[in-house]
Amino acid sequence: MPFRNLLFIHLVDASEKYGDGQRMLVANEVIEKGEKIWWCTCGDDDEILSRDEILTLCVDYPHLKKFLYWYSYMIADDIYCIPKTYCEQRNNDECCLFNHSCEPNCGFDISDSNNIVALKTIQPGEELTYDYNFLETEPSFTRGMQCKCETKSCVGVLNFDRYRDPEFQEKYLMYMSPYLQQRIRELESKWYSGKCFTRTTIDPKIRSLHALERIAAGEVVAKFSGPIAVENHFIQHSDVPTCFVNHKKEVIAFTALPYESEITLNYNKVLS
Ligand SMILES: C[S@@+](CC[C@H](N)C(=O)[O-])C[C@H]1O[C@@H](n2cnc3c(N)ncnc32)[C@H](O)[C@@H]1O
Repeated sequence: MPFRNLLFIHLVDASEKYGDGQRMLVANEVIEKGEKIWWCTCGDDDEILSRDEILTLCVDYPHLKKFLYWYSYMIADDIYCIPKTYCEQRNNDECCLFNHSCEPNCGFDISDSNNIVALKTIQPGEELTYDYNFLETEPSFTRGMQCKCETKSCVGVLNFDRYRDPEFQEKYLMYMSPYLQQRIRELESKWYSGKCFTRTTIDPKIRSLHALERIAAGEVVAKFSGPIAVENHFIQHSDVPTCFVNHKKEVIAFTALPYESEITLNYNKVLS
């Protein structure tokens, strides 16, 4: 299907709905279900950073924090894109301007994720939204956002764990980004709790697992599906580990683990 002439989509003030400085994209005429609405170019034109690099930028340049939190998006675990023009706090593609809704009318095109498509017929005056759960997982910089989508299905606070819900997967898998589709596939083989995130290490092929929020003593943080070996998961070895493995191959926290603590195992002492 051809692309919609972008004159038929308007960017309007949305401060009343979302707060100061907020805008939204609105359809100016009927957009049919399945129609391609937007071709995003940002992938080619973005800076690629890790979570830690973005957090460091926010500390070093506090005036950029809002921009980085609003417009960063995930393309893989611990890989975030931000517009190259971030120093000027300027976007280079208006696809960053879609707001989130828990009843979205747009999503990503499964055959080409650079396309944003209508997932239902959209009437003139309707806001164009997608569900940020199509793009982000738990370590999203938007995690904790109080949603103001005003729909019946609104989940309230966004935790970015909806991709784990089989009903959500069934309804929306085909509208999710390649990263989210990949994460869903990985839930089978490399499961870890939504209270954890992976971090890239000095060796880009190796990742480590950390607490995204406080984890209680005795909580399951991850699970092995195959042999319990360091190369089969993101959990690194330590002689003084924070976790142990039970007979169900679940990784359990020894004690309460604060935010950022590393999930580690002593592989010399685990059951195999
Ligand atoms: C990618 S920006 C979306 C465009 C933004 N409204 C603008 O004017 O540039 C994401 C930010 O928009 C706001 N936002 C988007 N959807 C929202 C929602 N459903 N409820 C509350 N705020 C929302 C939040 O501040 C969020 O961090």
